[in-house]
Amino acid sequence: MASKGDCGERGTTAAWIKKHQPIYDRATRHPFIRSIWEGTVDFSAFKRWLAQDYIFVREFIPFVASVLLKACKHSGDEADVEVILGGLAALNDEISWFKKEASKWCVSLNSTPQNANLEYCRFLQSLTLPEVSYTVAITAFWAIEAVYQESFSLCLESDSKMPKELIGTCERWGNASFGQYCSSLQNIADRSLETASSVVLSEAEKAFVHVLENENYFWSMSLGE
Ligand SMILES: Cc1ncc(CN)c(N)n1
Repeated sequence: MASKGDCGERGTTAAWIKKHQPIYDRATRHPFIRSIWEGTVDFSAFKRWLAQDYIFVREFIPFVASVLLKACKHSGDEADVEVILGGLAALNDEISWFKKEASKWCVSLNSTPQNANLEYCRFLQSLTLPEVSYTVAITAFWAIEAVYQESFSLCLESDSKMPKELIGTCERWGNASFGQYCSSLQNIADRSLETASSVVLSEAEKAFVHVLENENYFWSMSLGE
C-alpha cells in the first residue's frame, strides 16, 4: 500500500506533510479507509459515515463560501478565485449525490451529529470569521480536500479489493480531476504561504494539523469508536 505523503514535491505544504507525517498518515490511511481498500468494510460503518458526512458537507458550504469571499478580497488572482468558485459549485452536485446515496442505502440524512463531527463543524465555523486570514483559510481548505482525495484514491488503486458497492463513493473523491483540483488548491495555498508573516505561518500550520486530527477522529467516529 503506497503512502503518497510527498505529493506536491516542493513548497511549505509539502514540508508540513513531511514534518507531520505520522498524523498525516493516520488521516489518509485510517483503518476505516484501509477496510474499504482491503474489502472488509463494515457497511454499517459506511452508512454511519454517509449520514455524518452529509451533516459535515452542509457546514462545509458556508466555510468554502467564506474562503471564496476572502479570495475575492485578498488573493488578487482571478484564476485562484475561479478554482475556489468551482469547488463551491461542485458542492451542489455533492449534496445531490449524498441524497441519492442515502436513499440507496436507506440512510436518514436527519441523524444527530456525533461529537467528532460537532467538533469539526465548530472548527470550520471558527475559520469563517473575518479575522481568520485568507492564508489560514485556504490552507485548511486544501488540507480538508486533500485528505479525502488521498484516502479515496488509495481505494481505487489496482491492488484494492474495494467492494463494488462503494465505487461511486471512491471515485467521487479519488478521481483524477478531483486530484487536479486538490493540486490547484495546494499551489494556491503555497503561494499565499510564501509571503505570509511568521505569525500567519504558525496559525496556518496549526490549522493544517487540526484538520488532520479532526479527519482522524471523523473516520474513527465512522467506525463507531
Ligand atoms: C470530513 C470530511 N472531510 C473532507 C471532505 C471533502 N470535502 C468531506 N466531505 N468530509
